[in-house]
Amino acid sequence: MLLTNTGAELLSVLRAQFPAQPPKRLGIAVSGGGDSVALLHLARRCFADEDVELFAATVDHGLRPEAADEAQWVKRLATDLGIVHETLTWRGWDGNGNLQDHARRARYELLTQWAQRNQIVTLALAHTADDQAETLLMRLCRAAGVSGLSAMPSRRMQDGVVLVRPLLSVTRETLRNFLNAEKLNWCEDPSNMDTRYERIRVRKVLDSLRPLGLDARVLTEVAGNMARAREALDWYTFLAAKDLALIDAGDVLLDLRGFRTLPEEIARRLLLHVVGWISGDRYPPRRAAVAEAMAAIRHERSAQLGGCLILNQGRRARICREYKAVEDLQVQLGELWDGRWVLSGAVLPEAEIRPLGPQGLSQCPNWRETGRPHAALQSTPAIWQGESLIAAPLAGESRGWAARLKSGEEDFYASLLSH
Ligand SMILES: Nc1ncnc2c1ncn2[C@@H]1O[C@H](COP(=O)(O)OP(=O)(O)OP(=O)(O)O)[C@@H](O)[C@H]1O
Repeated sequence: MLLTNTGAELLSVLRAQFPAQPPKRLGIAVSGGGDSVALLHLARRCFADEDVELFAATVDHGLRPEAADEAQWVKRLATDLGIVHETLTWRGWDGNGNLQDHARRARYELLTQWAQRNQIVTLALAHTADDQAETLLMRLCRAAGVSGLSAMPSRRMQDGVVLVRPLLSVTRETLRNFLNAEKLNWCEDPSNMDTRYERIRVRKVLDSLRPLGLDARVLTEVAGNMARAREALDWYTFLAAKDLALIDAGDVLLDLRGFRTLPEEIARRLLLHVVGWISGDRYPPRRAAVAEAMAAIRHERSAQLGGCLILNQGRRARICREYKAVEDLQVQLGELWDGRWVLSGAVLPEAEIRPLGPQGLSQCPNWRETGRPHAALQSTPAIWQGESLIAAPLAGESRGWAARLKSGEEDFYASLLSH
């Protein structure tokens, strides 16, 4: 339901997004723009009579000359409202890659670290129905599938902090009406007019689509429908995983006959999950690469995908880490290797964890007894002292050492349902 106006209605929408027992310490991410300034005022009124302490933070990315003044402005506003405020500065741009993407990631990192430092378990962001609609249109431009077109969640965890978006059903216009009616100020970000940004161009297109009836409300509903469809697909992918996948020393074994009878979309999702679980990569491989790997599996060929190898083993495919992807990975004893392996054994001076590789494997005479192929064993963790191999616990040379997965095997299945 979208609201047309009035602070009272907005307050009840906001309150409904929190449990009867709201968090005792609630963080609010305030950029200084209309949406998050409205959230700050609304949150203060909403929890005025409850045992909730509010905190606010602004990230100054140092990318616009006005940014520092805006952060100062938010600090004054928060202080006037009796809310503790902190400005978090980011100066990490090295000129490489996509600036917007880097800035966004840095912002989330700074905000969650700030929350953790202040024992804030819940952090509110002021995304609106318009953000939802714009995101959906931008994803359409990239030919996204069901997951890409799904609504952004109203809550999710990041680094131990619950991020909530309590205004996702409210339009930007409603929030502006509220601010104007209450004579409340905010900072107008000049980049909101800059058509070099895709989001701003999409915003303009949305204005011209409105006469067709395609507005933020309708697009938010579509995004909600997609989120429900994604949930159903995740569930059937989970069932397929339970049925067809086994974990073997960190590799995944897929029953190929069953895999080939799966609907294409479920099979694709299962494969992406396997690869993501092994590689730890949050971003899926390119669509074309996935299609190639799917075709290889169908035609009983081996393939490579997203830092993993897909080895055809007759009735089964074994999916394991690709040696090339971990070749240069070295960590100290006691540290996590490849984001997933914990090795335990004797304390040794100047020893480190590196992949076993072809040289190490040639020093493991019993490797065949593991039942695992040469290519899979090369990418397993081993203990090295300089060029001397001390132990290779997954290749039949444990020598007092053990290797286990940080999250355990059950995580492979459980994480399919944890969107
Ligand atoms: N500089 C900032 N400082 C503090 N909070 C911010 C800042 N920029 C954005 N936010 C918070 O994030 C919300 C969404 O803003 P915006 O859409 O620009 O962020 P985003 O991170 O790009 O969103 P998404 O998660 O959809 O990519 C804002 O309403 C505000 O709560």
